[in-house]
Amino acid sequence: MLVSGTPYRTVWLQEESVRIIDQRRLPWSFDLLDLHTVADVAVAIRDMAVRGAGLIGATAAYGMWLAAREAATPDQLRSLADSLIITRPTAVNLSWAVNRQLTAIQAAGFENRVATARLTAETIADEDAAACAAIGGHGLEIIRAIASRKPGQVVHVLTHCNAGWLAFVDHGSATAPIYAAHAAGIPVHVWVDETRPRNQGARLTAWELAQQGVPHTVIADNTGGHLMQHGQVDLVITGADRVTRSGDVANKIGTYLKALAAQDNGVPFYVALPSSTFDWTLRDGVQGIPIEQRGAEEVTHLEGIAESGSVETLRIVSPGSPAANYAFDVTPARLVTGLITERGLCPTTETAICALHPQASGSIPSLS
Ligand SMILES: CSC[C@H]1O[C@H](OP(=O)(O)O)[C@H](O)[C@@H]1O
Repeated sequence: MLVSGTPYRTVWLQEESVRIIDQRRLPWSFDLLDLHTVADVAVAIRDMAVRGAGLIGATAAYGMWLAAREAATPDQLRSLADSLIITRPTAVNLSWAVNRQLTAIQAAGFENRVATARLTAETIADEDAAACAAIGGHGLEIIRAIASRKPGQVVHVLTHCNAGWLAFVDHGSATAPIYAAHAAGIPVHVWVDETRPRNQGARLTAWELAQQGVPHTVIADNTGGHLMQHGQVDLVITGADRVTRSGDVANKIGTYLKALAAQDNGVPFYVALPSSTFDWTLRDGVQGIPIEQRGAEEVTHLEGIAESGSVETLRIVSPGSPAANYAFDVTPARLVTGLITERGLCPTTETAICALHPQASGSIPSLS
């Protein structure tokens, strides 16, 4: 995607290190950060310098190239892999990417670990970008169909959090159909949920859409239901951090409430994901998907930029009041109109999902 006219991916190899865009600094400044060690990569994922399911998977894959260089034995490699996997528990792309690296290295032989890990990381990144581009093409057809029913009028899409190109290697999942529609000349406008507590919508999605010239409006998180009641939302598209084989969707906290409001108002609710976000071992997402809890300070404090240009952090919660910070929730499959993956569109039934994704076979869960 373009940043001030220059094409960027969100993670790449730079000589002996892994280079990322430091998302903790956006939109105030666009800074690149070099990660030299596996520990650097773990900190970048935990502190959300990189975030979003696809991107933390790809960054961990590059982290495994660093791990292959640091490890002298298979046990050390396994231990470094574990140090990456434990950084964030909900997005399954992280463990998927690390385990894919371990499998590839085991197959190639430990002595070939560095070259194998490098090739596998580049492959994972390329596949992530290609999957998101394909998601854009499939999702475009949904937007095109809505546009054809209201000729000459703007199609209003609501999205939550940031499932844009910053959350992947390129293109994004939820935003890919929007970018494709915009490029195809379909008039689109995006309602951007601010997405408390970390404000990924206000800070990242709005910045992204502005960079690409897509009309958008940032709204407080509780606004979506009102807009839907008044015919101001044609469809909702969100990303996902983990989707079960029966279509339950873990995504940023607040997604479930948007899905409830969408169903009550007859608004289509789509979830866009690459197939690396499926957890084929799970059916029941509410019971089975681990929900990350992060520090209370993300709720009690807000970061912003003062008129003077200095970035400042302010406390917004009364001192002495405890705060809880659940980072994700699970939207049951019954509330999701359909999934948009790189393989196409499908309804949220286990039969339809598994028919479209042959990799589901062989991972049948014995329980739940
Ligand atoms: C599809 S990845 C985007 C996804 O990631 C976000 O979480 P976080 O910013 O905490 O990594 C959120 O769930 C988005 O939908």
